[in-house]
Amino acid sequence: MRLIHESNAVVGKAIALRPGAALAKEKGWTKIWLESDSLLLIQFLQGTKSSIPSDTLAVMKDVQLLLLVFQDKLILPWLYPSDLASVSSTCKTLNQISKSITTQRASDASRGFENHTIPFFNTIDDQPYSFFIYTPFPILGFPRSRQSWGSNPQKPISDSSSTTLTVFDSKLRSSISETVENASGCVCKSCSEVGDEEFECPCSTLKPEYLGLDLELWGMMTECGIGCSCGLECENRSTQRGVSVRLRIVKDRRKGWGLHAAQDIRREQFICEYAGELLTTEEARRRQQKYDELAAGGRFSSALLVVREHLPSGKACLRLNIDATRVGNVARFINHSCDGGNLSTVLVRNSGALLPRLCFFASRDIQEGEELTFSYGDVRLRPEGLQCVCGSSGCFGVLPSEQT
Ligand SMILES: C[S@@+](CC[C@H](N)C(=O)[O-])C[C@H]1O[C@@H](n2cnc3c(N)ncnc32)[C@H](O)[C@@H]1O
Repeated sequence: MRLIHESNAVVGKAIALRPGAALAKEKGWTKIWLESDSLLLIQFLQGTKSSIPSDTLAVMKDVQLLLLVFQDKLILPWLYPSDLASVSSTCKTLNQISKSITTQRASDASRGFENHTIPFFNTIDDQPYSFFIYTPFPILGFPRSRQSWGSNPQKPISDSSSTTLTVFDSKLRSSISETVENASGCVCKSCSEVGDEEFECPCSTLKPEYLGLDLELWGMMTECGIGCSCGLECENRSTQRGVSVRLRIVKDRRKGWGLHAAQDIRREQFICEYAGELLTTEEARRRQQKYDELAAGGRFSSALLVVREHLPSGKACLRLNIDATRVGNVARFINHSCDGGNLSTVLVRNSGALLPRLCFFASRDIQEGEELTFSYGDVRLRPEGLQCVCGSSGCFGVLPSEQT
């Protein structure tokens, strides 16, 4: 049984149990069923503030809500929106706290992971934000612990998020490092000293601009990676430093949320990569089937992307299944446009990494306020599939759909 919060008038004690546990029968507890198959019981103990330390938060292990102890942090930032709504309806204080958490969530979809905040804007309905777990990198497997979001409006949540980032990052790196024994990247440690030819990173000679290629012909590019001695400041790692252009997520009546430019963006500027769970093809097929069923029921958007790389013969030689539906980054909000939109996709290979990353670059100059879009593909296997409302002059009327 642990403290969840101490504020002006109310001290809440919370205990999380599996349904049916003995305490659920005790009087004086407010029962809140959570989506996570657990029961949150809150008991309001008026006037006993002093007996409970205010810097403690812990939740019982068996529900796996969270096992972290944070100073002055609530259980609430870890809750899914529907659970937060349940909790907020229990009393005035929790209602106020929930409201501030909601405001904080709506102010930054990236949860502090990116260089700038990426806010939600919605003038269509009353959904303040879209809920998903944020990862700036592709990850293997669904993260076991929940991710805090919206804990302290005054302070960026970098403390908690950087822990998660480290976990995600190290996960990603360890999965890659198993494959890099024979990797040969650059050996320079001073690639940052650009301008001085002598110090320029030798891997830069593989950059498409260096080769004089036009963006449409890039298709793929190579960057320094864990097989190189240089660090993130290397000029040849421009897609590895997170999202650096200002973006916002805007709700459209027909397309749902979409990613928009919140500043002018110049042609060939890096926007973001497509991050999410890396899946086996079998799992991708299973999920796509489930997502299609949910989408047919309405009000569900999936973000499972299949990337295929082809040999000159046309035969597919690499397949990546990236699902950003439950865990992903801002790229999960990019909508489709039948005319190709204003973004180009490029497969970026990092030295030492087995798998390439899918990155988005501006395919033309983009003005602040424009929606960012790309083409989901050319194949439309299901003519009765989801309606496309991209608005381009050559719109096919149906979103692309392929055999997953
Ligand atoms: C990757 S998500 C994009 C973000 C999504 N709009 C959301 O609200 O989360 C893909 C989904 O967005 C919607 N969408 C994307 N482009 C669209 C378009 N041109 N017309 C209609 N719906 C679109 C479809 O529901 C599609 O399954």
